[in-house]
Amino acid sequence: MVHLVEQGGTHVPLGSSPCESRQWGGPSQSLSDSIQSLVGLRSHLTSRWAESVCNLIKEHSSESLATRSHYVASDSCENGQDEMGATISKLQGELAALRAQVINLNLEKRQILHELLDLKGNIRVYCRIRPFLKDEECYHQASVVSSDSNKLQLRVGQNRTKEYTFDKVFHPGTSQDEVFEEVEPVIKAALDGYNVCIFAYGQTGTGKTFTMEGRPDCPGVVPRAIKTLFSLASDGNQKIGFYFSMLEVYMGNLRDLLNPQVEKSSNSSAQSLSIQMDPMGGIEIENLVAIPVNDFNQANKLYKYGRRFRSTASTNSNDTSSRSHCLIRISINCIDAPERRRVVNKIWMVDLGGSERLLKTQATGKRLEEGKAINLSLSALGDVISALQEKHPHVPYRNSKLTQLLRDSLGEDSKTLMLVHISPNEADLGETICSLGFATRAKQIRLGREESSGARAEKEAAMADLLQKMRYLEDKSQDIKQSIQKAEFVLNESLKRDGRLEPHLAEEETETMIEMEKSKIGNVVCPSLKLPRFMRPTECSRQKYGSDFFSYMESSTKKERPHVAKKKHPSSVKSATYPSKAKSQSELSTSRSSCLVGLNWKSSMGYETDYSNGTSECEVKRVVFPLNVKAQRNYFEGDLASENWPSQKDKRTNNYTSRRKRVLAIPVPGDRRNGDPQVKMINKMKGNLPNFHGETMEMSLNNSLDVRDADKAYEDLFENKYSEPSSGNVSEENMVQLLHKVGETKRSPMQQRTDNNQCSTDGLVVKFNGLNLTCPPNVVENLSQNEQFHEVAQNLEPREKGQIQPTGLSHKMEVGLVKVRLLDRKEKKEDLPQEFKEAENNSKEATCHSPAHFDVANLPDIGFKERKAYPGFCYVFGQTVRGFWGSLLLGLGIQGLGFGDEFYHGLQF
Ligand SMILES: Nc1ncnc2c1ncn2[C@@H]1O[C@H](COP(=O)(O)OP(=O)(O)OP(=O)(O)O)[C@@H](O)[C@H]1O
Repeated sequence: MVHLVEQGGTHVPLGSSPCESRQWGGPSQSLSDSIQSLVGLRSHLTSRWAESVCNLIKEHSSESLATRSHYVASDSCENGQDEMGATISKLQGELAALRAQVINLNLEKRQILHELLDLKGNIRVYCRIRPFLKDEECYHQASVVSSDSNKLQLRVGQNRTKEYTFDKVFHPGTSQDEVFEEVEPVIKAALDGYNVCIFAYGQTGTGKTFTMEGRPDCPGVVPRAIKTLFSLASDGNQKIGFYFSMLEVYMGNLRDLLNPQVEKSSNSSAQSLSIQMDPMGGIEIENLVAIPVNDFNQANKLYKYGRRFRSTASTNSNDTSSRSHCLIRISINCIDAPERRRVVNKIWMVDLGGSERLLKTQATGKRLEEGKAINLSLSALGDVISALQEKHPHVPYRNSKLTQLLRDSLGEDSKTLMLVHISPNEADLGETICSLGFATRAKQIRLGREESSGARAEKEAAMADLLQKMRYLEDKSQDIKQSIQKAEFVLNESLKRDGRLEPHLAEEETETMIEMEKSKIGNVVCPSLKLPRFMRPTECSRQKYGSDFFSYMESSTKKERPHVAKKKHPSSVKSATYPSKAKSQSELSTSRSSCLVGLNWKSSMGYETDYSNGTSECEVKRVVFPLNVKAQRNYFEGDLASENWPSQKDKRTNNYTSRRKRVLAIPVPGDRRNGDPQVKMINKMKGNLPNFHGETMEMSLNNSLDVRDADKAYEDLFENKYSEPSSGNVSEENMVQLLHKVGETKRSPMQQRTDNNQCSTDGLVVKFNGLNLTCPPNVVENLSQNEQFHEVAQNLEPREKGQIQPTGLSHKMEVGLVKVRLLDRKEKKEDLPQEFKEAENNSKEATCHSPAHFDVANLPDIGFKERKAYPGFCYVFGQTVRGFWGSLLLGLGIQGLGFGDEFYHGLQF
């Protein structure tokens, strides 16, 4: 019996085994042939026949289905593409609508925020009460201050209290989070283009620095504000450029904390910061370093860097009292947001110096002067705020540098927040009343009159309403953002499916876009470049002072170097090399051509080489040596004021080591002389000193350092190239301090601190051409590997004994000194005085421990004795001069007696 299955109009015989079916009817064989074969094999029908034919039919049907679908697909290809295109356009439309919604919501939020800030007032005054500190004598005493959310009672007598009202009162237990919650709205206002000023005001020791700076475990307003700025900026669609600057007003002078050595120029007018005002009333600070920052980490690192150079000292009231006003400026530049108040605006965050009653603090000398300067400028600030609030026609901005600086950020069109700090201590009652009086004056003046309780309640209700609206808008905006994310995902998938966006290309494209955006932000012209012409340096000043940051920026954008007149100061130009991480094989040169130190400064360094050679103010060169070349350069090459040190010129870097320049080369530590037993000993002392490869930095000095060394230091420091001093490695901080010191001619933060005898410094004092260089111990140890460094060692001396505290660093400092001197005298070891031998033995013992655990307390004090035994360079020079002088007199006398030159020379040599 034949079973025929009707399939596509053909009768199909069933039968045959699978292998047979494969044999007959491969994919290429037509169905009819297969059927004929099967029918022809009817006689061989087996029980498996039906199964085989079923298989064949299945195979055929799937094949035909695929073919059919292929044809169908190709037929409808065009239609499908159209459909996909329509879907994509629909998705794109939806996405655009969602984005528009977010923009609208942002505008609404902004509006509400402004209303809120208006209700709160342009000047907001908060009061923070410091808790009792554990080490305070009055720790267990009752506080004289009590508070609720915006009122504060001060116990001024047995049964007398005084009441103050502020926008907010933070009780002693308030956390940094809670404080920042109240600060946050003004940060948001800054993103909307308002100039913002946040002050921490109060008596010394009441917690201003704690509020602004905080501690690592509880960061203060500044780091939080920076973080908020970046997170808000990343939420928006605009491209915003941020520039970070930090300065202090110390005794009425401005000091750039990101470029602290500039002030030390002898020609201070050349590099000092000067306040300029444009016709629109905008304030800019000429020569102030402004570093573009792209994220929180960069800004925070800069902040940490700048903090180190603040002038602080120990006073009766505070162990780490700020002796200046510290100002952090973040300039915000947004070119594509017309709804912003300004294209360029700024936030000032100011940690004011503590007001102090000089009679009470019993400050004398420098501390007294600092206290007076702080009080004067605080009072000037108070006058300005009063005048502004009373709408006086004349506002006395010019009475202090502080108010001149903040001029454009204190007016009506800006937001000001004052955090007044007070102490709970009864002993500080007088100062507390003064501080509260200052704050209340500002606040009452703003209001014009005391608010009635009804009006206040009304205002609070309105504010609560606005806050609720704001929260609703925030939630809505979050929802829409999520929808946007989903829509973007679907759109991308559709684009990929449609072949318009390949998956891997999609990612690359996104990355490229991000890079492009970043570069756009990086290229945003610095706010300062928008200065009117009259504020920019003249050609004459450029020639006189070298290129400044404006010209640098211009030149870097135009890809050309500014013309700079070459000035020569052969007697005062000095250079230093220090190890650096970068491994470029080319000579890189930087110069004091900019005060705007870009994070991407490397890219602009290439065309500064010649200029660096020509500039006279200060030069910084980064020279890259291959290791073998560096090994030859392991020397200390210096040219003291009147003594010519043997100069080693590197042939490969001839253009860098100018003969005219005197070079202080801090040798690259490492394994170059590991074979030397002395070095082995020193290396043991040093522990795991990092081996610096790559480049060294030559720093030509003419009274000041290049701003780039701050930049370089910044880069090195923040790349965590070096470990902390406690680990015994060369710390970047120390290196920076050394560099900082090299250019120092006047006061330095370190010196300020050491003015107070309670503080000590770390490192050695190197007398160098009249400069006192503080050389960190590790650096000294590294220097001691140098063949010629032993000569310098004679000019090293510890600080007076009273100033050296028994800290690890101080100990190491002495160890370094001992080592250096021992190296110096190695050949004549047997001639060493007994205490030297003892010192060496002790030092050797010390090398067994890690540098952080040196116990060198037993080292003999070899301070000034050895200097007698091993005279210093000046002494040698003096002896030489005397010798020459004697010879000259002798020669003259001999000539007078009628002998010739030959006789004279014969006597001399
Ligand atoms: N809210 C607080 N909680 C805990 N400790 C605090 C608080 N406020 C201040 N302190 C501590 O009080 C001490 C003095 O604070 P801080 O140095 O911030 O005062 P200051 O007002 O900045 O002083 P100065 O004006 O002299 O610089 C610090 O040890 C600080 O940690």
